Amino acid sequence: MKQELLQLKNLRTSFRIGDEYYAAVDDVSLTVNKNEVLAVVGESGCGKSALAFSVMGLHTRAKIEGNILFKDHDLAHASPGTMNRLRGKDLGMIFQDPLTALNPLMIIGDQIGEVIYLHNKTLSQANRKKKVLELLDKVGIPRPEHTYNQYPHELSGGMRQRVVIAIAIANDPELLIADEPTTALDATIQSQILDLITRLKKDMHAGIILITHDLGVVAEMADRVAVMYAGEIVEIADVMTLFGRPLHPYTRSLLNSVPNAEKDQDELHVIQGIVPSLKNLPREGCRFKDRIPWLDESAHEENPQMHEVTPGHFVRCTCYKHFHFPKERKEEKHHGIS
Ligand SMILES: Nc1ncnc2c1ncn2[C@@H]1O[C@H](COP(=O)(O)OP(=O)(O)OP(=O)(O)O)[C@@H](O)[C@H]1O
Repeated sequence: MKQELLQLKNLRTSFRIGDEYYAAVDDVSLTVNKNEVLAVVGESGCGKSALAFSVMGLHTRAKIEGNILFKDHDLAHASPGTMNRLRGKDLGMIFQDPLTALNPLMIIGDQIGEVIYLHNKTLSQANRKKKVLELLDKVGIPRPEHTYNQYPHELSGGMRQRVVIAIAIANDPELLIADEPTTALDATIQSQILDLITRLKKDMHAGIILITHDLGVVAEMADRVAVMYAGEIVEIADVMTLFGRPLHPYTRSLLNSVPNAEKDQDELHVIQGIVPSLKNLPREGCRFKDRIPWLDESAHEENPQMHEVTPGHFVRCTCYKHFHFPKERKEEKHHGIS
């Protein structure tokens, strides 16, 4: 049975540029269940990190609207004190770049120990050290006693990321956010770190939000996938459905499938353009419209909604109906539809 852990309701995170606020995360609603990995995918600049930082309460100057419901709290409106209590305890985060996530002047043992101490001041120093060594062992550090006394610069990138993971899981968080956890690592180390996160998911029964632009990682690790474009979720489904039957033209282009638009079946091979800058994001109608200019205006909804196509599979805007898989197209021809 699915147990809801986190619920985002109409989340809008806006940054001030000049005199105005611009939403980087716009009206996002989704849930994360216990024991599941929800992958959030999308091109650079689509708002993935802004979403993660909103949940963690790490934006200092952004305007946050809507609700981020976690346990008995609404993190969108929680006080700094509440967020400090939750972060590092119930909420853990693995950052993109392990070097900047660690304090260069502190030995590894003290950095992990500090996080444990902040949320458990009664634990004796000896027991705290024991716990740090156990954590280092758990994340696959070969000589925990030795690494305990090392500084971050003395470790390889993969080892540093293991330390960052040890910090994130030190207090058994219920929700773990991994923001591009392997981007800064080379390929072999990447797969080791992903294996580690998968193992932790099984051990900890936590809910995990995995932010990535790597669809191979998504296929390997995610239970469900949310696809973001220009601040909005454009499609959400379980991983098998999303890979087997992607519907939104953006998802399909990400997956590099070869959809057939009714008018010009070649153009979606390469989606033209890039995600617009925050200030220049389209705010009305289908935000993906400009990147499929050959599709008639009438294909889009004026005010695009999320449609539940099959249970749990949601897609934004009706424009998805104009793209067909080759097999469907053949069948449609057969039935005289197209
Ligand atoms: N503090 C900020 N002030 C102003 N604009 C910001 C701020 N943080 C992010 N943005 C803008 O918000 C948009 C979304 O950024 P975000 O970092 O969430 O994207 P992303 O999908 O995580 O990209 P990447 O994969 O490159 O990390 C971008 O246009 C970015 O420039």
